[in-house]
Amino acid sequence: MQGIWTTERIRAAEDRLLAVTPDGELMRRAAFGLATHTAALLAGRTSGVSGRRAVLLVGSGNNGGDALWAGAFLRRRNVAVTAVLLKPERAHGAGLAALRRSGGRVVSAEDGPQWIDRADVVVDGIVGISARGPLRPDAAALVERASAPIVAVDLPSGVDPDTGAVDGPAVRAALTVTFGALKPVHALAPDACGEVVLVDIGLRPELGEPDLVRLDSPDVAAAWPVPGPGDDKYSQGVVGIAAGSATYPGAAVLAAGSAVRATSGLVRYAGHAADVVRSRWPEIVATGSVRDAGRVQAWAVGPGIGTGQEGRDVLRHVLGQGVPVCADADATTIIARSPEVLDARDPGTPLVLTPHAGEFSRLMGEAPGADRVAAARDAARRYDAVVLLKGHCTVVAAPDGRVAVNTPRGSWLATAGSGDVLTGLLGALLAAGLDPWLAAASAAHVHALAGSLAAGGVPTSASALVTAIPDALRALRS
Ligand SMILES: NC(=O)C1=CN([C@@H]2O[C@H](COP(=O)(O)OP(=O)(O)OC[C@H]3O[C@@H](n4cnc5c(N)ncnc54)[C@H](O)[C@@H]3O)[C@@H](O)[C@H]2O)[C@@H](O)CC1
Ligand SMILES: Nc1ncnc2c1ncn2[C@@H]1O[C@H](COP(=O)(O)OP(=O)(O)O)[C@@H](O)[C@H]1O
Ligand SMILES: [K+]
Repeated sequence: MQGIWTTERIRAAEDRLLAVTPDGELMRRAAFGLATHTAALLAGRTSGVSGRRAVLLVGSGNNGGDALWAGAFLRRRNVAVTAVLLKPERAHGAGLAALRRSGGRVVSAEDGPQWIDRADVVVDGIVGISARGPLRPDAAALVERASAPIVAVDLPSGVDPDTGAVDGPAVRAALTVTFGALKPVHALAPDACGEVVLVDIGLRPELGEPDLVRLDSPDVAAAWPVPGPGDDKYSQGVVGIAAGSATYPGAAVLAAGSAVRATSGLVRYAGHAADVVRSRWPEIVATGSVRDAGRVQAWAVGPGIGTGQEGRDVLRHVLGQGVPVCADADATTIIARSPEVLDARDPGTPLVLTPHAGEFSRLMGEAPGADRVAAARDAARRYDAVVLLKGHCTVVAAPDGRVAVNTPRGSWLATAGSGDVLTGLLGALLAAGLDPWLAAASAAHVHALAGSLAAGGVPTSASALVTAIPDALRALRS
């Protein structure tokens, strides 16, 4: 599990570490790592380091200091280094002196473009964790000019460090070299960060518990249910799928099929698409109504059930069964419009809500906004439920404050029916008895992995996603 810390926590930890570390030592550790990874990028992209040209975009804070020190280290490998100072009077003094001693060139922002045009790599030391707002126009113009790959120092400038939000011009890096710990931007703005590498500067002992986490494949593999010798189809957890309709059977077929592929427990289906579901998935026990579905250990409810009286009755019924419920799609809309359906929920039974941005707006009366982590946390508290907020990055918040972020592998999951597949995965994990927050984060992880395997670089479909679930689980377990 990877920990992620907000900039407030990072700053506090850095202050504690700085107090017991010789002056300038942390910055030199950071800069040495930055130089090493920048050289590796140069070697990879230009098949060499010596004689290559690096341009440093240097802002007024310590982020610029890191860039200047890294420039001095790159000079040792005979890289031609030019620092473009955005605020010459406020550039980091020791870093500037080190670069000058090493034989680096220092130019003003006005002279920057001619050097940027000939660069093999551009290092973005404009702003780091103290950034506020988008890039200012002078910095934006220089960044815009760069056609060489950009290495972001700590984080891509112009992107909000704590939310990953971009509200104007920002750096789009090929590589981000960060120091001490991952910050939210690294999980929430993958397209702006490019590849992310973490340089150890000795901060970990000062950090404490992370604010957010990101599950690694081994975490998800460890959580995913595996039947033991004593298991049978019931003991692994039976999931009930209440989805689809006679007119729209697709959601039912996708959610139920996804549950079949997720675990080896029994899957029940209840709804108007029973015939279609049975013919597509003969292993499913399908009935017409949730009332005669039989016992389950969790319900996944919502996709395609409609938002009228019948949908409300289905939702109220499953919420009253005393088992965990994953409420998706139409079920989230019903809850938003008729919150009294939640009165049917037995106190203490886990509920997972899986809204996309539009459904979230209905549930909360406002859009998630720039701070999607805070938004998901608020919703989790308000509904006393795990909230999985869909989007390019998926945020999973528990009422107790835990938050997991799933960073996507491309955007191929943005396809019709993809959410129904996620619902099936989540329902199966809830039935198997996983903690609901872990179930939601694990389902999102496997969903994204299946999406990238199904797509393989070209458009895919929700059906292909269901087919790819075993490949994703195999990849996890290998
Ligand atoms: N504190 C430490 O011990 C360490 C800090 N490190 C580096 O220090 C950075 C943080 O340094 P600072 O706190 O000095 O601050 P930053 O370098 O992040 O930036 C602060 C400066 O940028 C300006 N600024 C803010 N928003 C801007 C915007 N949108 N456009 C242009 N300029 C903007 C501010 O006026 C301020 O002068 C980290 O990101 C990391 O790169 C590393 O050297 C590791 C050690
Ligand atoms: N741009 C994107 N990049 C990555 N994943 C995305 C993107 N857009 C949507 N997704 C994911 O695809 C799924 C879409 O679900 P949903 O909105 O419920 O669609 P549907 O109702 O068609 O099934 C969610 O898991 C969401 O996180
Ligand atoms: K930066």
